[in-house]
Amino acid sequence: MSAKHRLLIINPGSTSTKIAVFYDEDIVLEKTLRHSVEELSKYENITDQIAFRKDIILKTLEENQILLESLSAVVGRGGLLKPIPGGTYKVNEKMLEDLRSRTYGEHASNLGGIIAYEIGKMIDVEAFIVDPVVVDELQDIARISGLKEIERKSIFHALNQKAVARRHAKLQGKAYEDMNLIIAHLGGGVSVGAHERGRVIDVANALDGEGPFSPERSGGLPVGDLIKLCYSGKYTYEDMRSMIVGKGGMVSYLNTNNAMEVCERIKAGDDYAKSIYYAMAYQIAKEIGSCAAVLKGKVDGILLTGGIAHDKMFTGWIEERVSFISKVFIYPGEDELTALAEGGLRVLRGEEVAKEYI
Ligand SMILES: Nc1ncnc2c1ncn2[C@@H]1O[C@H](COP(=O)(O)OP(=O)(O)O)[C@@H](O)[C@H]1O
Ligand SMILES: CCCC(=O)OP(=O)(O)O
Repeated sequence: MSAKHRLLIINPGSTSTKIAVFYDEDIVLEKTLRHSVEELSKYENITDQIAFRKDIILKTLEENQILLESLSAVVGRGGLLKPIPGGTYKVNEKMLEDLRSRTYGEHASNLGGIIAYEIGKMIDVEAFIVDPVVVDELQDIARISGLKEIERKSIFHALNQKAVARRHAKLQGKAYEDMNLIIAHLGGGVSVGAHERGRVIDVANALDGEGPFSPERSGGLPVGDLIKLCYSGKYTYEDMRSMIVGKGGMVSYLNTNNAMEVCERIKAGDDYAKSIYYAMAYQIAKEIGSCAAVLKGKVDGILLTGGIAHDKMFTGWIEERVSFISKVFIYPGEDELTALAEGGLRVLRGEEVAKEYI
């Protein structure tokens, strides 16, 4: 196939590594490589997973007869950096330093920039990230936490929420910038964003103990009890962090981050699994309600997306609690691979200048 630009796209999530190869706009390879809790628990830090995830990407390309040398650029999902505006960024030394040193925290998406850079370097092509998880469009009032020492931060599935919002707006024959939407991304992490005319003016930090619990995160917890656990002498700082992200949520109650497995257990009559899974839907619905208040009730649609949005029982549980606010639309899975490819193509075609991370 003749194509002007050939892109390798890398999207590391908390429970999977998704990759794709695009020849211009056409996707010629798409794979979701899932990682179990046991597989990932071997690694103390997320950056320790670089070689493991890079090797399976290279092996997958080889198995599918994609020659590395044929690629024009590598695009990775952007991770925890300083708060920045959306867009496509070149992976530079400063970005690599912040990702590798975990200055702004740890999340699987940090690996996107690092692995894209390392593979790009093997064949001497550029690496980019697009709309990282730290895209910050919060309105000022949303930054106030309730304690002077702590400021709320915008950390969420920015790439997919924005991509799904644009797709939905187009289907409705409107511009994203003319709509108010509530978008819940239901993945390994869960984020619920209040989108006001193209800006995410409030969102529960999906990575730091805010909002609903998720397959592998605790979400917001009763802080008094949390402080007691911290000072109980039983846990290290790292233990406590991993209870919030990695070993919280479904993993804590059911020892799995896999919602499909939970569905199987429920079908087999496991009522305890059902009560936890139902509680997750309940908390997500509650968060959607709070976003409706942020938008003063002017909501043009509630969009459910991410892996768990494939599960009709789960989305039905949410819908029965929030449909009084606005119509619910389901976009199962995510558009992140396409959104990353589009961000890379805009730069390669000279339609946009890659931003420099400083
Ligand atoms: N058909 C499905 N039914 C229920 N859950 C699903 C389905 N497909 C994926 N999931 C669940 O979605 C979650 C992962 O979502 P995904 O958006 O791929 O997350 P991430 O990128 O955070 O790893 C996992 O718990 C997975 O089991
Ligand atoms: C850091 C917010 C994005 C996020 O939680 O992604 P995953 O669900 O892929 O872990």
